[in-house]
Amino acid sequence: MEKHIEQLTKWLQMQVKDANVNGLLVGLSGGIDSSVVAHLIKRAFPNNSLGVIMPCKSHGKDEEDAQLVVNTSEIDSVTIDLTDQHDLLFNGIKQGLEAKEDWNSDKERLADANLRARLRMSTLYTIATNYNYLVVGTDNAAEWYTGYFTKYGDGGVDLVPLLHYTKTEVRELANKLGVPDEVINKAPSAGLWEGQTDEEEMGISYDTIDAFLEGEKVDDEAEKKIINMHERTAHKRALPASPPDFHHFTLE
Ligand SMILES: Nc1ncnc2c1ncn2[C@@H]1O[C@H](COP(=O)(O)OP(=O)(O)OC[C@H]2O[C@@H]([n+]3cccc(C(=O)O)c3)[C@H](O)[C@@H]2O)[C@@H](O)[C@H]1O
Ligand SMILES: Nc1ncnc2c1ncn2[C@@H]1O[C@H](COP(=O)(O)OP(=O)(O)OP(=O)(O)O)[C@@H](O)[C@H]1O
Ligand SMILES: [Mg+2]
Repeated sequence: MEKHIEQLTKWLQMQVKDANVNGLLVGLSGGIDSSVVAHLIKRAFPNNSLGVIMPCKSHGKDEEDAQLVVNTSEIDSVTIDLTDQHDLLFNGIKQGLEAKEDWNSDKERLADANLRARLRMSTLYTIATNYNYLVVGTDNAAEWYTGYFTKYGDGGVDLVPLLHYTKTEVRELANKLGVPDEVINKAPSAGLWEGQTDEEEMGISYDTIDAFLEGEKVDDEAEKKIINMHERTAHKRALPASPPDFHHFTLE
């Protein structure tokens, strides 16, 4: 993993040089993926990297863990609480749709959660503009393959350094980089609602997804589920669909 850390650091430096920007920033949640990214970008840019902690009705423990990672990585950081902004925007949207009797309360929790991820994305890009930095994403191979992220939310980023690393490998990277054990060992969570854990929501474990991605045999039901998640979320990994040029093409 030492070699991978070296290569990833070099790759991050190349991206910044090619984009002609000054450095990198990441949203710091107190989870393992963003902790690994924070350690990596700090290595790549000791004086031009930033961790952004964005509580949004979050558990206090997450912010504590994020702060712990600021200490271990020694990355520069800023905290921006998005709770009030989320309340205002979400309730405004809800009231607007309730007024035309179109509010779908079955979708309320998901809509609320995805808005949190997209407010974080908007915040990161506003800060990126300020410093002339790129926004670094934290998706690992399992999340990317299954599409377990919010489109244009935590999926709305400039670079995805962990794309080829399974969750198991992310843990190995975390160990080598000096991410605190407490962060490495806690249950992965999107933190989008009280008590949410990735594995419970997906109904499948990261170990199983990792095994599938490594080409190992997993049980038929798990395999079907993973392939189904992958296919249903293809649109998240692609550019927006556009029509053929109707100056030259006709649909039959
Ligand atoms: N076929 C298609 N072609 C083009 N676009 C399509 C589409 N189907 C849906 N869409 C669009 O995509 C939207 C649905 O996608 P999206 O908005 O992402 O929403 P969705 O996939 O329903 O929800 C996001 C999931 O990611 C999880 N998540 C989010 C954030 C962080 C983490 C984490 O691990 O930390 C996990 C979250 O818990 C939830 O399960 C639809 O509203 C529609 O606009
Ligand atoms: N409270 C938060 N403050 C800042 N960024 C956040 C916050 N919550 C989520 N994010 C961003 O959204 C990303 C996606 O969350 P995700 O849960 O997949 O990663 P993680 O929390 O780093 O690791 P884990 O999957 O183990 O929980 C985070 O890595 C982080 O960049
Ligand atoms: Mg998390």
